[in-house]
Amino acid sequence: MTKKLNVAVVGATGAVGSKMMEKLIERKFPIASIKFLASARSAGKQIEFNGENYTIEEAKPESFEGIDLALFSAGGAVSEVLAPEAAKRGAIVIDNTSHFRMDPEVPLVVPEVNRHALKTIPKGIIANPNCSTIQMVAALQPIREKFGLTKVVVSTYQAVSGSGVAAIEELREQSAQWDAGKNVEAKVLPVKSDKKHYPIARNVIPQIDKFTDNGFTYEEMKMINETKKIMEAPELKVAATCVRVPVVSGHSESVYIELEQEATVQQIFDALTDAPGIVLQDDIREQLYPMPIFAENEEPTYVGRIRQDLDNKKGFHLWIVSDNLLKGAALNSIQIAEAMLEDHLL
Ligand SMILES: NC(=O)C1=CN([C@@H]2O[C@H](COP(=O)(O)OP(=O)(O)OC[C@H]3O[C@@H](n4cnc5c(N)ncnc54)[C@H](OP(=O)(O)O)[C@@H]3O)[C@@H](O)[C@H]2O)C=CC1
Ligand SMILES: N[C@@H](CC(=O)OP(=O)(O)O)C(=O)O
Repeated sequence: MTKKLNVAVVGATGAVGSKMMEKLIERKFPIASIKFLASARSAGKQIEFNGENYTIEEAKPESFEGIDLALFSAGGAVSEVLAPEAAKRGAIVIDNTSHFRMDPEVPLVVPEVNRHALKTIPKGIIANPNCSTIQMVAALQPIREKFGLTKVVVSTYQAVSGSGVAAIEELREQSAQWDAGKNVEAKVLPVKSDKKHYPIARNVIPQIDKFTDNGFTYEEMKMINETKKIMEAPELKVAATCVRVPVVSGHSESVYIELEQEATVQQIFDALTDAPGIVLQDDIREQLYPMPIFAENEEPTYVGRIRQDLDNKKGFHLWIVSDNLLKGAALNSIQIAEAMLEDHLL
């Protein structure tokens, strides 16, 4: 019989937290008890889970007494303080924020790619990778296993839900303001704490997260560094340009890769057919290719528009789409916990 766990969801009122709850129910995760934690602002409010009402509690160190599994998605500052407190009390933490991802003592896991990394968890904390990175490495791994991989150049088209409930609301409000001929107000994107904001309705914004000193944004650097860590390939060449688009959910990516060996388009198709978590949607005669409108609320990562580069036989172009709040966040976290249960690590 599968062991049942005492679970805490931290950030339960957020965009990722609410998907976490949906997936725990849908996937029949073995739960002995569950509690929902958020900020003091939400403490005392009711939240429904699987037909029952629960009272949201403020997340504090003592909230984690007796917890086996703590699923964190309440921002890096909360994880920095409370994830070690949860781990100290014996919980396994799966953290959705970027705070611990590059810590060499914290595994950064996409189960289809590096499940083996779950065998060593020195700090009791596992990091869930960046949303755009998860879907990209999940799609590239089956190709890499057959033909090797030397270079990745990605441009993203990221949905507003990646920036939380406030950004989803902002897109809705701005769209209504446009339709009503009113002034469009921008308060959240590209980065809430920055002094300058731009509308996302009827726009695309080539900035996700703040800029680093090298001219790339933190989101772009996360894609570069996390891809190398998950694939255990420090020598892999990776470049990224991350762009916000007016889509509610579903990140899309145009990806150019270079392989170690020559391959044909048919061989790339074959590598992706039946790959775990991947659905090939590629038939240009039928205008079949992945789009976020069809990926929203779906678990797979969709791949299409596969083409051989016109100048390089080892070069291929792909279009990759997945629901950023599912495979990019909540689903991958729960798949990590499921893998640990299967391997008797939890
Ligand atoms: N792996 C990935 O790719 C992704 C990771 N994330 C990570 O998850 C985090 C949450 O994202 P998202 O759900 O989109 O954000 P939202 O803004 O939608 O939700 C934030 C959540 O954090 C809670 N929270 C905020 N401050 C505190 C606090 N001091 N103590 C406890 N809880 C707090 C909020 O509670 P309240 O309602 O009470 O304010 C809310 O539940 C992000 O910061 C990001 O780090 C997000 C998307 C994808
Ligand atoms: N930055 C991503 C979502 C996110 O929170 O990513 P991260 O967990 O890497 O900060 C987006 O806006 O689409």
